[in-house]
This record gives sequence, C-alpha cells and structure tokens, in this order.
Amino acid sequence: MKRTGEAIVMVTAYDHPSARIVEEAGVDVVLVGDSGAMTVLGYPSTVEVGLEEMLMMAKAVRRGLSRPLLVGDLPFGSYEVSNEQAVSTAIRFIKEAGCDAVKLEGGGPNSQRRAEAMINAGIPVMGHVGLTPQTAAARGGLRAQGRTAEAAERIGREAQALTAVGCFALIFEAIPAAVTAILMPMIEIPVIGIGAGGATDGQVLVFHDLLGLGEGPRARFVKQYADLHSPMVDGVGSFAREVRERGYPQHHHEYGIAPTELTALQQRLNGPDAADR
Ligand SMILES: Nc1nc(=O)c2c([nH]1)NC[C@@H]1CN(c3ccc(C(=O)N[C@@H](CCC(=O)O)C(=O)O)cc3)CN21
Ligand SMILES: CC(C)C(=O)C(=O)O
Ligand SMILES: [Mg+2]
Repeated sequence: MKRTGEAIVMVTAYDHPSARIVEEAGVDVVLVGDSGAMTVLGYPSTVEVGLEEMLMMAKAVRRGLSRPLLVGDLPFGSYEVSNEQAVSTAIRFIKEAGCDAVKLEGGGPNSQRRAEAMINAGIPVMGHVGLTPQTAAARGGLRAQGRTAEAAERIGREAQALTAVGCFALIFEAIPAAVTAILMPMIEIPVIGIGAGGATDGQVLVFHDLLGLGEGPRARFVKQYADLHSPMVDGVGSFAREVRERGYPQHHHEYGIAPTELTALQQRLNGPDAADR
C-alpha cells in the first residue's frame, strides 16, 4: 500500500463488538491499544494496564476479527527489563492471543534492542515514536514532540534505527505536520500517523474517540465521526423508564405454558385434593 500510495486505515479495538464493527467498516489494521487502559478499563493513563488485561482484550478482539492485520500493543513494564522479557511477552500476544504482530513504544537504544530481539524471534514488530504515552510523564505530560530542530531530528534518527532493526511499520504520534513531511522521505517502511499530519502513509484513531464514546483525553488530532454516547444513554434511559412505569415487558416478551400444565402445577402446589377444599 505504501508503494502504490494507498492510504492505510488503522483503528483500535478492545473487545468482540468493536472488532466486529471495525472489520465490517473495512479497516486495514486493528490495534489492541494500551489506550484501552483509559477507554474501557477506566485507568487514569496507559501506565497502569497489565499484561493479563491486555491479553484478555486481544483475545476478545481476535475472536471477532478475520481479515485485518491484528497488532497487540505491549503494555508498560512488559518489555523494557530485558530482551528475554520482551520476547516472552511478545510470544504470548502471538501464541495465546493470536495477534499477527506487536507494537512497542520508543526509538532509543533500549527500544531498538527489544524490537530487534523480538524480530529475531520471528515476531513482526511495529515501532512507535514521537509522543509515547507510557513514558510521557518523564517528558512533562502528553505533549506534542519534535518541536525543535534537535528533537525532530532525533525522531527521524529513531525511525531510521527502528527500520534498520527490522520493524515492518511505525506509528508517528503528535508530531508537527511540517516535521513529518520532512522526515517521511527518509523512511522506507509504512508510517501510520496520529496527530502527525497528512504526509504519513496512513492514519490511526482510537475507536472511542472517533465514535464519541466516553470522555478520554481530547487531543487536537481527534475528529469525532459519530456521537454514540448520547444514543446509548437514551437507550438505557428508555429501558429504565419503561421498567419503572411497568411498560416492559409486554406479552410478546413472555414465555407461554400449556393451560393443562398450569392447572397441574396449581394442583401440585395446593395438594392432591385441593379442588375439593
Ligand atoms: N482515548 C484516547 N485517545 C488517545 O488518542 C490516546 C489515549 N486515549 N490514551 C493514550 C494516549 C494519550 N494520547 C494523547 C492525549 C493528549 C494529547 C494532547 O493533545 N495533548 C496536548 C497537551 C496537553 C497538555 O499540555 O496538558 C497537546 O497539545 O499536545 C495527545 C495524545 C493519545 N492516546
Ligand atoms: C493511538 C495508538 C497508536 C496507540 O498506541 C493506542 O491506542 O494505544
Ligand atoms: Mg498505545
């Protein structure tokens, strides 16, 4: 797709219904993002989510997905410690959850080594540079990256290094569009952007952000294509109202029983000579 200039469409999913929806919508790549920490698990950041929680989400997505490429986001703390840790974690995403590839954050020497180790173990790896939410606290919060010449050059070098160790694609997150446009010709593998402008080979958005589900951080790159929150509140609200006014259930929601069986039931409950009493 990069070669032919066809834009790559990537969306996150965290469970079976979201997987069914994004596949039916015809996306190319599905990411079980650690953003699920915030969108579905209610954590304050992506730092808190555990490996078992990510695997549970990935398995649910796998059961709902057939055609798109499925990428599992390695959670914070599951790959930084050693190459062995990274490979063991990545194998669980591939073997237990059925992911096609994994993604790790960062383009520094540590992330390069981890990516290379996983690739050497035969696992396709997607890189992620620019804003890396798992380590954003160390850089003053969730802020756009590459806003000085030096920082922008570093992102380009990281992208090249991740390419050199064998990553098949990269995420560019929260980078000035003009910086992305300058860096793109230096990068031979597909780059999928989020808040990185229009020069990338594709775009990714978080499922809940683009559908208007829940609050979440309102980054400037978010475009809301639907407002699903209000209709969902309305639907549950209508159910609550009907239950309270005894408008639900109606007869067609009820199960029937033969009248003879009903009579027999009454006799059983009241004793054999109930009819004589
Ligand atoms: N629902 C959701 N959508 C996301 O895109 C997302 C998550 N969650 N969780 C993990 C990260 C966090 N993300 C974010 C969050 C905020 C900005 C953002 O635009 N920050 C402001 C500055 C905010 C500040 O200075 O406090 C910016 O202008 O960069 C960017 C990415 C992206 N990821
Ligand atoms: C926004 C994408 C790239 C991500 O890492 C996530 O959803 O966790
Ligand atoms: Mg992520």
